[in-house]
Amino acid sequence: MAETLCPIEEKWSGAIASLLRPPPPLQVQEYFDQLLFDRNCSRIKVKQENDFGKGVYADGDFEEGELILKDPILVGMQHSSNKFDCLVCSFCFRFIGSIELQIGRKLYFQSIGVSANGGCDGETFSAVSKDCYDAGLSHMEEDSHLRTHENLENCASSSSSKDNIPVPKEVVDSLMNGGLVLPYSTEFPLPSAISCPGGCKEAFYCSKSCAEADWKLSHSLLCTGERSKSLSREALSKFIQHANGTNDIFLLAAKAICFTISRYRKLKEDYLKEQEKCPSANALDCSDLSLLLEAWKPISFGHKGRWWDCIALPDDVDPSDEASFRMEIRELANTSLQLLKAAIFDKECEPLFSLEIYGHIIGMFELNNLDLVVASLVEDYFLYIDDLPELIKKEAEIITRPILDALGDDYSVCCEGTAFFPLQSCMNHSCCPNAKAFKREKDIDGQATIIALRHIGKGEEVTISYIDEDLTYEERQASLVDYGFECKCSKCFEEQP
Ligand SMILES: C[S@@+](CC[C@H](N)C(=O)[O-])C[C@H]1O[C@@H](n2cnc3c(N)ncnc32)[C@H](O)[C@@H]1O
Repeated sequence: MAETLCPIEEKWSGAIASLLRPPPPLQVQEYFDQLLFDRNCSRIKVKQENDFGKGVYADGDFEEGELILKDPILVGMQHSSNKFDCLVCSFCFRFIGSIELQIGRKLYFQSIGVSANGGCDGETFSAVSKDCYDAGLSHMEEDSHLRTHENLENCASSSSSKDNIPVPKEVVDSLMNGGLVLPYSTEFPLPSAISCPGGCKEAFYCSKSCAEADWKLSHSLLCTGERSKSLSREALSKFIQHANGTNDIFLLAAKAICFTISRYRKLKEDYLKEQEKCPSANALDCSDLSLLLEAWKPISFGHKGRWWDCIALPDDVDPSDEASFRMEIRELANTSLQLLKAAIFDKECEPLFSLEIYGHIIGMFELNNLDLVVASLVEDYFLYIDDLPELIKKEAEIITRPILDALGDDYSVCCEGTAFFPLQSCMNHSCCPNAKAFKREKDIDGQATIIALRHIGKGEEVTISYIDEDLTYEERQASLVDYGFECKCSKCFEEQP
């Protein structure tokens, strides 16, 4: 595909090539050995043993059902449309607030025509009045009660979803402001929602430590609140609006860039402090580029490709239009990048603002395609009520049944998003996998959890299936186009025509 170079690409071609060069095998080994050590994963190894790059291998035996690894997120986000369904910590993605608040927000958004998985009846999250969104959370602020009520007056008058039986506005109001406590909801205690330290009303946390970690890692640059460290909050809002209106994967790419900038600034600060303490010591190579490469390291290990080259052609695009489709995708990424640049540009990290790097970051998410899922506590709550002994259940259902009817089929929507998990992203695919990503009841945050599907012996590669492995050979290969490869697992080898 013919591509014109942007000025940053011309100026920084060497630095960009260094950032995108696959790290040397020894560095890969050292990084993953350290990561596994930090995560207490003594029975697995990351090795580069077969034709398709890195893979995860058992370094001990695992039995069926045993936990193989838990993998915290490197960068992750809840889908914008899912924010209407679940209130979760913006850093670890566990449910926060209370069962009543979770349900109240959902009913409230339903009442203004915003529903699960569908955004706001054709509009996007950002298009919904900010005041309306605040209404779901503002009861947590000291002076909020009145505002909540006013917002509801203003916003909760639209019609509810067709099939659901709405509850009165006062019920929604009291669920959100703590006035109504549902039976047995104390069996499902949730951490209180902590506001963003930057003052935006979009990020909430389960703890101060999550708020601080997110702030340090990326949110300080992506916060739209008054203490934001972005260059322009207005430009940032435009970037976010564009991402919500087109593809929210741009928000994740922005997180990856901010994560790298924040790490770069910290490394530089430490380096300058060291220099001040000991000016005569001849430091190692600490040019801006070497610091940038170090800051980028955790992202450098991810399997990558340019987004517009690796994205599968959608079914509704005619193959003869492929070139113009890919050009359009590239243009879309460029528009997003220019908006992001206006909001958070950092001269010392300029190569990160090239389209080449932006395209590879988005491509990394596309090729690894790792879902972030946290099971719904609201679903657990209603299942608990359903399992109560008959008499007690009847009594509880006097209150819970109308609420369940109002929620309708959407009552059990999980927290859904996209994330990059450093270890899970090293796991290769097999159509007869020996492990799967599976959340147990106790796995209540966004970490990836990998469980053995059968006995796995020491030395065996641990594989998961990226697709439904029960499909036919042809269907499986077609599904794997989305991941950019033709499967060479033993099952495909046997079944290929
Ligand atoms: C999520 S990554 C897995 C880790 C990867 N091997 C690495 O080096 O980072 C997915 C990529 O690994 C390769 N891969 C994984 N499973 C494969 C398989 N069964 N057959 C062929 N290639 C596979 C493909 O290149 C795919 O795009």
